[in-house]
Amino acid sequence: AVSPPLLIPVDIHFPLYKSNCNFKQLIESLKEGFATPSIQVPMRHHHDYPNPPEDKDSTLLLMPAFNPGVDAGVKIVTVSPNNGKYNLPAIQGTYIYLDAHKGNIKAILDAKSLTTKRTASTSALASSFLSREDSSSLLMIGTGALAKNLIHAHTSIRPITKVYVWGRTIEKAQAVCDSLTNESYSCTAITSIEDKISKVDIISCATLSPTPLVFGKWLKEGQHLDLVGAYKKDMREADDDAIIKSSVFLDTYQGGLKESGDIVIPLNNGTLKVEDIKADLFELCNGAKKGRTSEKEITYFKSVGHALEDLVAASYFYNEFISNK
Ligand SMILES: NC(=O)C1=CN([C@@H]2O[C@H](COP(=O)(O)OP(=O)(O)OC[C@H]3O[C@@H](n4cnc5c(N)ncnc54)[C@H](O)[C@@H]3O)[C@@H](O)[C@H]2O)C=CC1
Ligand SMILES: O=C(O)C1=NCCCC1
Repeated sequence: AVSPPLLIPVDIHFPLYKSNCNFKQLIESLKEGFATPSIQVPMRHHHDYPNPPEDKDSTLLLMPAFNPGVDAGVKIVTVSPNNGKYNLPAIQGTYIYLDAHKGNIKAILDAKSLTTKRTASTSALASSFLSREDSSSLLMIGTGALAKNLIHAHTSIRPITKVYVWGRTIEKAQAVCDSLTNESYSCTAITSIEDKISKVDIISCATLSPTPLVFGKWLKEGQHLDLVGAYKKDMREADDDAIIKSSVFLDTYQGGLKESGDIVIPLNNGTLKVEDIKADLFELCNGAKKGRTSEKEITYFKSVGHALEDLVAASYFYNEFISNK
């Protein structure tokens, strides 16, 4: 009898992500993933639940995806919005990466790192269709786990020479800048969003703010707005005026139309109609729809996250790990 191979799942944790992430390659893999019709993604479970020791609900997300005959996976993540006070990122969780043929577990991945890398790369993928090609400045709003990754991802696809970082404390904004050494751009911590926002080409916002930090009255022709936070219907990072002035794009219609106040609130109050939304990443990546169509257009991209991104990124990091072993 032939004994079955010993299948020991690989454990992919933080240091492996750090040394193995080439954002340009991951962005390209995501682009191919969004244009691969065989990948199937059921609607994710999004459960808000009380967190009695805190004054805010937490959220549990269960996110499966499968590419028949190839691979499959499921992410289990929680969002605990008060984690900042314990010096922890809001997002915690794990990813189980599977062989779709025999069903064995190929890897267990730390989902905090997986999520930051794939979310930042997804924003940059969107920016590759939506920001002006000559974009040379970026304002990063937020100083959490995503901030540094978003800066790396955005600067990998546009000729950015100036980065500005805003956080609720200047110390945290400065800490993000201090962690970016030997880069081809300057990084400056700032104390006022209003003072800088009208002067940059790309604005990326990744916070837990329940109310807008970006106001349409500040936006200027040609800018690209990347909204990453606001993962619940009662949260938003930009106001109605931002929607009115912009061409609106989503990561996916599946989650984007349902989960975030940045889209749900303007849909409910009549500021936005579903038919006004220009495209999602499936349509941009398979060429069915166009991204930016003029130098003057303001583009508004809202992501809530999608399990296809996790599956593609898990495959990317698994292959990096195996080939560098
Ligand atoms: N669209 C997507 O695919 C994903 C979205 N997210 C969301 O992105 C956001 C940022 O994620 P991480 O950086 O991982 O979180 P984190 O917990 O590491 O950092 C949160 C950041 O938000 C700031 N913040 C909290 N309350 C704020 C307020 N009222 N006003 C301004 N800033 C505030 C904190 O100071 C910190 O800079 C979260 O809302 C998270 O749920 C996270 C992963 C994927
Ligand atoms: O992993 C994702 O996708 C998430 N989306 C929204 C909030 C936290 C994680």
